[in-house]
Amino acid sequence: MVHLMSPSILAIVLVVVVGFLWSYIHSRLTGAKKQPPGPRALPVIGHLHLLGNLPHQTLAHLAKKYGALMSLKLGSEPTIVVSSPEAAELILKTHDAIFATRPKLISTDYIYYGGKAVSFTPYGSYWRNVRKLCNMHLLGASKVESFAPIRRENLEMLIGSLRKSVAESEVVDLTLTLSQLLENITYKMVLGRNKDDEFDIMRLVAEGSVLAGAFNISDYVPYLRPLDLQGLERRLKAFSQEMDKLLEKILNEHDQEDGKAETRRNMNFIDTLVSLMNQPMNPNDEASYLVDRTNIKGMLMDMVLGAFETSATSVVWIFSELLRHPRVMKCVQEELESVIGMKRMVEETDLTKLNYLDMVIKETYRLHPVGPLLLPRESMEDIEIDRYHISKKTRIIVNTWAMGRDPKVWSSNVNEFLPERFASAEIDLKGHQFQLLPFGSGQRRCAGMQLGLTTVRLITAQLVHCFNWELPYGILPSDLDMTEKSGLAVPKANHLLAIPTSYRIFS
Ligand code: HEM
Repeated sequence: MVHLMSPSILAIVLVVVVGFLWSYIHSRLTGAKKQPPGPRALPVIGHLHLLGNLPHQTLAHLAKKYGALMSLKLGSEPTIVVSSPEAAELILKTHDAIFATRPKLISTDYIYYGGKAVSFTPYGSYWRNVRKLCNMHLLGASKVESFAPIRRENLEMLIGSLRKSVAESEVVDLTLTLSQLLENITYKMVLGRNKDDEFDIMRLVAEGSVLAGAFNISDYVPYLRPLDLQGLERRLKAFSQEMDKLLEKILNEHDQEDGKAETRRNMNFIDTLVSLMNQPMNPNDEASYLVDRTNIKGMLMDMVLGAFETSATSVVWIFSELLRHPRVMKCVQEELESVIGMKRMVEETDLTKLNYLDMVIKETYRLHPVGPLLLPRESMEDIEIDRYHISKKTRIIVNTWAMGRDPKVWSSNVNEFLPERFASAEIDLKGHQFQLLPFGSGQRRCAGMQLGLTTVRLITAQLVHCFNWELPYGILPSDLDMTEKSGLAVPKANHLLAIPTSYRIFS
């Protein structure tokens, strides 16, 4: 037979046979290194076409078939999706040190000054220093407390305007109202300004949120980057130039204030960071970095984008569930009546006593985590997890949305909104129990949890304490639309409308 073949055909046959044998022997030799199961990938795009508009939902659906550790290829990026508390514990706790970095994304260069902030900065000594600086100077308990007057003042204004709505039987767009409230609080706290000052911060931050949350195909199929098919890089460039100009202007004003900021009683984030300029981020670390203008700007971006949308989205989901469940709304009001009474407003020092409200917030985060896939991580070494091999530089997506809706974790009433399920369970929000991870877990857990939770608890408590609420236009609680929309945080798709029917405090 062989002598009948031409040399070129013989060469092709040899290549095919050797290739086949090589892949057979390789797969036998690496049999112990099997990958987690996953669907068959398409050339070039891998599984990108499967993700859809709400990837957390699609991935939860796929995990039912392929399991709690599922392999995907997103473009050219090998990815593992984690969908059970047990698997999440292995990644975020047992092997946290291996999975503590973030993948490099194009938006990081433009929004976070090339990884000079915290959230998308690769793991390493710079990240440890900058995170420590945030914990010590910006997001620690005493700093959170120092912003209480800003929260109080803005909430008082909102309550005043809602009392007018009661008098006029007006329908309130709660999504818009809460987002404006959180904008005002965030700008004052981070930048020390009101949003109606000379700068158009609101529009810029809204664009930054969209761009930070956008899914950029060039991150997954890098050779498409020069084409910029979605026009995102063009928008990122324009955003970063405009934002930088604005931050420079604010920083220059601080330079001209000549130390006055340091004497202010409640220094906002920009005052605090400028007062640390040229000092070591962490004096106790040998590899300490000096605070400079670029990392100040990066951190300010992290604080603005981290604080505003997450908190506003959280309160909208909590309120939506309360309006859908009048029984639960009544229980929260009864708790407020018994702990605080009806002669004064809720204060921040009351918040730790509101156990039922805490259960309502946990139950809302179980069903509506605002970061359903946390922020992506990446493996820094090859590792075996649960008999599967995960190679270095694999992306890790933790699907907390899937875990929150898994009947194996929460029993058959998983789809019911039932805050009482937390009455006997020792589950906190700090990422110690892996079935509930709204703020993530491990070293990359949310840096602003205390600030975020204080704000979310206070706003919810005050609005429920001060007013009775109803849905407008005869909408039945069970008919309230709860569709999600994608974004940096995952908000409710349609604005939440409600009527404050009466003011409840008698002063
Ligand atoms: C209630 C509101 C909030 C929620 C639900 C939330 C949620 C999250 C989540 C899920 C992560 C990813 C954690 C992980 O990958 O394991 C995260 C990270 C982060 N959050 Fe928050 N967040 C909130 C408020 C805030 C606030 C108020 C700030 C700051 C002002 C903030 C700053 C950050 C930062 C800097 C990171 C990155 C941490 C790192 O990579 O080291 N967050 N947040």
